[in-house]
Amino acid sequence: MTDAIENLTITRPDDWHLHLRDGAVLDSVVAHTAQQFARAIIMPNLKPPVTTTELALAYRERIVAALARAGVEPGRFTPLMTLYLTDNTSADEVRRASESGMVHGIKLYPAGATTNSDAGVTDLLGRCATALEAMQRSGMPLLVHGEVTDPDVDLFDREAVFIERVMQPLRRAFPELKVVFEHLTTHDGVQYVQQADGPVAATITAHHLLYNRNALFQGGVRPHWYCLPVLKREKHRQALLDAATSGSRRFFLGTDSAPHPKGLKEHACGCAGCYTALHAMELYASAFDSVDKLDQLEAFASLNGPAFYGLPVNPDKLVLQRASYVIPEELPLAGSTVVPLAAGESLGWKVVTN
Ligand SMILES: NC(=O)N[C@@H](CC(=O)O)C(=O)O
Ligand SMILES: [Zn+2]
Ligand SMILES: [Zn+2]
Repeated sequence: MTDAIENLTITRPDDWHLHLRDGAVLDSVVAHTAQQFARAIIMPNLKPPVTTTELALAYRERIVAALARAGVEPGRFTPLMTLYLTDNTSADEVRRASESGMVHGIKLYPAGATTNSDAGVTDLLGRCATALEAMQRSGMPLLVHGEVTDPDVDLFDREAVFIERVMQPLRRAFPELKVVFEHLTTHDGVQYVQQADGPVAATITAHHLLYNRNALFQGGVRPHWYCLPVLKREKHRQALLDAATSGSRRFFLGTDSAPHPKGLKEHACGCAGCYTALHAMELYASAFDSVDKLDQLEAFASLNGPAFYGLPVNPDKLVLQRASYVIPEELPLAGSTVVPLAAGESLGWKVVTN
């Protein structure tokens, strides 16, 4: 609901794709997400990866303890856990995950595609058919990092080629499997998700809605804009913004906020990942406002995700205000620092009550 478009009150949103990390880093970042979001899908790409329900439940306990240390009141934020799919994930493990009530998805990382993906899948249909069958049967969603890793495929084409080589055969073999195409970045991906038969949805990050690949090279190499899948051309950004603001229930919010220490981003071989947990809703509101679609923000941020995952909508609200918000230059991260996306820049929206 817009009130002279100066204030925007929406159902409290959820983040359907988030990296919280572990140990001391977890302590530094968890409160940022809890300030804006009621729930988040917690990515399992730790070292070692979260491959079993037992590991996921133990990780959940560490997140709950970190929330308490950060002063977040109990019940205010719920972590929705995921497992990391491997070549060896069994049907029994899928059943345990499903019966736990705490695990809400199983994540496909093609081996070598992104940060901490070395233990990922080498051949999805060849090695994971039993697990996929069990997931389809129990309604457990497959969350997909949708890029091929073939070094002969151009970095900017890896999502489009993934659709042909992996997504289409996967969905022919398992048409009722729930699939979330995570951090969608291309026009091709948008078309695929819009037209697919069956239970297919996608998350979209704030950075892919706001920036095209020029941001990576503005005045020099800008490592804090580097993430995977990498930012694409302007026509892809526009397709994503059209999809996110279209009212289609297949697209929902997933920040992919992924903290890396400043020194590992500003590095000869810098890590992939943008930190947006601090200012996620300010970034998304700015993106929606840029095309005069603030009226669609609530569906994207707060309604479509719960509908896909079969969870209730949050009972409380979040209020945003049209006001200048300057993004901090850096934030503490476990004895180091993290540089938030677009550090030092100002945005036109600010979260006021949470
Ligand atoms: N998006 C990224 O660039 N990085 C993520 C991994 C991922 O989501 O692919 C990370 O864990 O750092
Ligand atoms: Zn990913
Ligand atoms: Zn991610």
